[in-house]
Amino acid sequence: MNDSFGTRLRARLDRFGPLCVGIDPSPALLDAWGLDDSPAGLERFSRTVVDTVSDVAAVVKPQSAFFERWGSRGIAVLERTIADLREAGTLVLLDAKRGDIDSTMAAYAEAYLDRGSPLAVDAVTLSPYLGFGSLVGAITSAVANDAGVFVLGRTSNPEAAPLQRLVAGQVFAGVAAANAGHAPFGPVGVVMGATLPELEHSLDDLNGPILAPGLGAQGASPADVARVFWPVRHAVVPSVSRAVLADPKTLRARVLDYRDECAALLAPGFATRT
Ligand SMILES: O=c1ccn([C@@H]2O[C@H](COP(=O)(O)O)[C@@H](O)[C@H]2O)c(=O)[nH]1
Repeated sequence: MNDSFGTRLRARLDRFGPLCVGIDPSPALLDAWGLDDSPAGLERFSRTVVDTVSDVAAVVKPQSAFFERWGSRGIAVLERTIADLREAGTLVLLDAKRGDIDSTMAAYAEAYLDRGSPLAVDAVTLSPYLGFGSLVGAITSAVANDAGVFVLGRTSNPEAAPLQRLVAGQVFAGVAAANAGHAPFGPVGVVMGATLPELEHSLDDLNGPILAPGLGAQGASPADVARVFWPVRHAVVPSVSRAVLADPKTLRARVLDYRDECAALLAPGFATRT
């Protein structure tokens, strides 16, 4: 029997520290790296990130949009990047933010969560905008495949607040129900921006991991993450992309700096800098 996603995530967080590193090969970053904005450029960028951070980040998060913009050739690079990450042994969280009616969600689940799919990952981000119930089939599929999902709760972008404040309570209740009885984490995480000024809901009963994007380029610091998520700090996975991806020469050092600073605040028992 395979370990559940929650068990694998806990083990990675304990061994490698709490950081998630994004693979966001935007045109601006490809240019900064001296790479062509092309599938070959995407591949070189992604492979460098995999080789540089897989042994110092708990989770690596490819942003699907930057691969999709190249159509089938970009998806082929995404497939190979996922295979490289799996081979490197890191956890792969695909940021695709999918959400649809149940029959279409079944196809998304097959694409990202079914072990046999070429795009199968450890976890995928999902949008609850069609109702938390629309995600139940994907959560069932995640459990069947020892995978996980991260549902958008309160995202890092400021314009999300007026809409998400109306429904975030429903999302957290759905996540807590789906995770009940699982240990050490259930299969359902939430996305909560590191940029949030404060927690508006108690997350004590969530029993799932919290992905916190927004470090660096969006203005949040490790200290902000510790302040906002203090009651649930053991479950927080801060995520950073542009602030570490600016230059391949400084990538590893920047990841280690973020990781060690986050670990010192969120997981003081973690032995930093290897
Ligand atoms: O609430 C959210 C959810 C996802 N994201 C994604 O994370 C990265 C952030 O990149 P940075 O360069 O670290 O700002 C990007 O892929 C977003 O699509 C998010 O920012 N906020």
